[in-house]
Amino acid sequence: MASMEEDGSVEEKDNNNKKRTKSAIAVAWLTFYNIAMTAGWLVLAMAMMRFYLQKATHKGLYKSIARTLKFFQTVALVEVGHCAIGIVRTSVIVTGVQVCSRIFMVWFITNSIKQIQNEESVILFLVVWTLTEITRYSFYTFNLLNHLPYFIKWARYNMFIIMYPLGVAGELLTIYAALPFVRKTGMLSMRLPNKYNISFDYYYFLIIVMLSYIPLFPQLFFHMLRQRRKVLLGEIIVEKDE
Ligand SMILES: CCCCCCCCCCCCC[C@@H](O)CC(=O)SCCNC(=O)CCNC(=O)[C@H](O)C(C)(C)COP(=O)(O)OP(=O)(O)OC[C@H]1O[C@@H](n2cnc3c(N)ncnc32)[C@H](O)[C@@H]1OP(=O)(O)O
Repeated sequence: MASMEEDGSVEEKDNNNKKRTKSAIAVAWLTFYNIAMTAGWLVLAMAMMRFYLQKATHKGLYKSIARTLKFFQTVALVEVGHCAIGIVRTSVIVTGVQVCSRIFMVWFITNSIKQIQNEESVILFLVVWTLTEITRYSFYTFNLLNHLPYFIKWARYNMFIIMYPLGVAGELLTIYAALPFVRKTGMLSMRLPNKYNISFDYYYFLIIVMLSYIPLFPQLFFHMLRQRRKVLLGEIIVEKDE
């Protein structure tokens, strides 16, 4: 009996140690990840400011930062993994929609359709994303280090009230500007007849993407409002199981 208890406590200790080791590794990884992402978006912010100060125009700005933007925005896919393995307490679906819509904007709209890269709406969502991500990743970093300045916490849970609608406006206006080029070129579309017997029209797909903002964006926005109430106002929010 005593030995079983002993065995049990050894096993329990071992499990606790494993949990501690796992969470220490998770914390170390997240700290590294968030510092790297803050740095990445700061580099983007500086590159955009330098471009604008030197050239006094937004024309050519997207092209000058495209590689860095594609890299850091694509790396954010890792965040869906963080949620899936449970090292951050966020919904896979909410994070997935947020990250995938951004990746779609970068790769399948702005990067693929050169004619729209100089639209003001591109600059709008770029500036909004950059300010948001610098705040968000520095919030996570300082939070993990247990040294979170109040103004960063305040900015994280207030800025989105303005930034989300502005970002969405930039994204939707950019997709809208892309429509005539997509229709004219038939890019990324498959017309019948073809050997796969499949038809796909990217033009109509983009219209569906634009319409999908109507049900999806409010979910993200209200999720952030709930987070805001929880963190800034200390409300206890009972989370529904996914
Ligand atoms: C294929 C075609 C696809 C087409 C799809 C079309 C869909 C269209 C709808 C989508 C519209 C999106 C528009 C958007 O792109 C526009 C903009 O972004 S504009 C700029 C404004 N944006 C924002 O403010 C972004 C806000 N979003 C986010 O913050 C996140 O992405 C979100 C997942 C929405 C919310 O984050 P989260 O739930 O994580 O909230 P918290 O920050 O409060 O964190 C919760 C807990 O998790 C911990 N956490 C999360 N991540 C980390 C991390 N990296 N490191 C450490 N810890 C992390 C966090 O600390 C919290 O922990 P705890 O509760 O324990 O304190």
